[in-house]
Amino acid sequence: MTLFDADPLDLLRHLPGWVDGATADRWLAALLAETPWEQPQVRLYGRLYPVPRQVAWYGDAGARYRYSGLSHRPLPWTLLLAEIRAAVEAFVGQPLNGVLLNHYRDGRDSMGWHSDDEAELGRNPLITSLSLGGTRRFDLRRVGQSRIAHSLLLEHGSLLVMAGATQHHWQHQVAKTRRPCAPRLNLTFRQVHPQP
Ligand SMILES: O=C(O)CCC(=O)C(=O)O
Ligand SMILES: [Fe+2]
Repeated sequence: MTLFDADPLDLLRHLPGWVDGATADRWLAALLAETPWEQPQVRLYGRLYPVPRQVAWYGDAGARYRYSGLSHRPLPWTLLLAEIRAAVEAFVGQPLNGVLLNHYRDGRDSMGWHSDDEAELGRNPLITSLSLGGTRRFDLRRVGQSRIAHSLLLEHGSLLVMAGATQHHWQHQVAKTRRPCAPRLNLTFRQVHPQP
C-alpha cells in the first residue's frame, strides 16, 4: 500500500522539514557545485527564448524525458542523487526512475503555468518534489481558470507530493518575484515510461 491508497481525495501533500536542516544544507551545496546546468531554448511564436531557470535531467538509462519541447537523454545518477532518490522512494513507496533539477538563481527565474502531463509520465503520475535553498511561492489553479486557488511556500528541506489526477485538473507555477530571494533548487522525481 502506498501513502495515497488511504484517501483518494488526498492528492497533494506538503511536508515542511521533510529532511533535517544539516542534510538539506549538504545536499544543496553539493548539487549547486556538481550539477552540469543547462538552459534550453524554447520556441514561442517562432522565436527562441532561453527558459528562465537552469535545468538538468538525471535518470536510469533509457528514461528519456521531453520538457521544454525537447527530448532529453538522462545523465547517469550521481552518488548523491541516488541517495536522495532512495530516501524519496522509501517515503512514497513507489519506484522513481528520473529526476528533473531546476535551479532558480534569483527572483527573475521562474516556471510558468503547466501540468506535468507528458505522455511518458502515464495517466496519473506521482510527482514528488524536494525544495532546497531559498523559499519560493508555489501556486495552483484549476485548468481553465486564471485565479490562483492555493499557494504554498516551499521551504528548504520540504517535500511536495502530487498524486492521482492532480495533473488533469490543476496547473502549477513558480512565479517571478521582486522580493530578494536566495538561490533555490527543486528536484522533481518522476517515473518515466519511455514512448516508442
Ligand atoms: O520548482 C518547483 O517547485 C516546481 C517545479 C515543477 O513544477 C516541475 O519541474 O515540473
Ligand atoms: Fe511541474
